[in-house]
Amino acid sequence: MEERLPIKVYIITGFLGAGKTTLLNNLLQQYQDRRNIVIENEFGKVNIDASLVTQQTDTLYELTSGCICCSLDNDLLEVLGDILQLEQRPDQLFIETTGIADAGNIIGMFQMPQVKKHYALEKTICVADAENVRTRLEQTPETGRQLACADVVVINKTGSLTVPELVTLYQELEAINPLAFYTATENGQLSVADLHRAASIARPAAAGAPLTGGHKINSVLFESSRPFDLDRLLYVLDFHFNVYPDQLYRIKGYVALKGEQERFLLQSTGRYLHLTPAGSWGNDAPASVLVFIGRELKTATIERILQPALK
Ligand SMILES: Nc1nc2c(ncn2[C@@H]2O[C@H](COP(=O)(O)OP(=O)(O)OP(=O)(O)O)[C@@H](O)[C@H]2O)c(=O)[nH]1
Repeated sequence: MEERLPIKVYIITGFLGAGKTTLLNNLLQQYQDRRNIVIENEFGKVNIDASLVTQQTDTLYELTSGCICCSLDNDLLEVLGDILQLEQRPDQLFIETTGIADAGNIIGMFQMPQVKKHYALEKTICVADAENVRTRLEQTPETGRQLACADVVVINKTGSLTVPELVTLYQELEAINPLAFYTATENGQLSVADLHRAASIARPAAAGAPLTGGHKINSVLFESSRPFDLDRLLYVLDFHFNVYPDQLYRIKGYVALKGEQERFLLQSTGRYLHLTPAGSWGNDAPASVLVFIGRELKTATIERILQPALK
């Protein structure tokens, strides 16, 4: 009888907007010779990330009903069971957590005997945004937990850092997790060779007590069929990111712009706002869908901020 090897699991964590999906796409690109499955866990009702996984995967599961670190034995366990029923067993499973997930809880799940029988946790990768990881460490307990649980810490968005700045940041992060393998990247370009240079040391117990009481972060979904005026949209988003840097962490989604036939992908991680063409609307009527993630965000406030930018 054919021996069934456990499915190799890679958990990708890191705070909101650090570059997890970008890194995932790079890894999938390098693993084209394997059968890969992806689980995308998005914070908020709409899974924008699933549409951003541009590389080939055999199956992509979207979990949008909550953060899987908080609802462990529900959604994730169910999907892990479903994967085992697939006709073709995958070689590898990549789990991209939400930006606020407590990685320790998810790692713990792969230590359960019934899960371990079929799945082998290979590596937990934490993507740290070089530009704002210090601020996030001060603002949120989740960031520290994610770093502490990682086998591999990828310091991403290093393009604007000088070498001494990078070395200082590396030393600060190493103090949080001295056992991880560290590498610096731009655009999440982690090589598979580097990934496997790291020893698997993920031990949630070593990372302190799990987070309890849920996350203090929430998401607000904004939808409108009225197109945005581009200049006004950029102005209001830029203005509010500068006014509320401690409250607003991440914006992403697709927007309809006045005078434009195609849809645009809007992404912001605090300091930069990117707007990139994202193809035609196909059969869908143009409509903007934006997810805002931050601390104690209110739907009414987001609507008030965006209304002046709608045409
Ligand atoms: N300047 C710069 N931008 C980057 C880099 N890596 C990723 N980005 C951009 O940062 C934004 C967020 O990247 P994602 O890969 O979606 O980040 P994420 O961690 O998956 O985001 P969430 O799923 O929302 O938590 C996108 O606009 C990326 O194009 C980098 O190294 N440098």
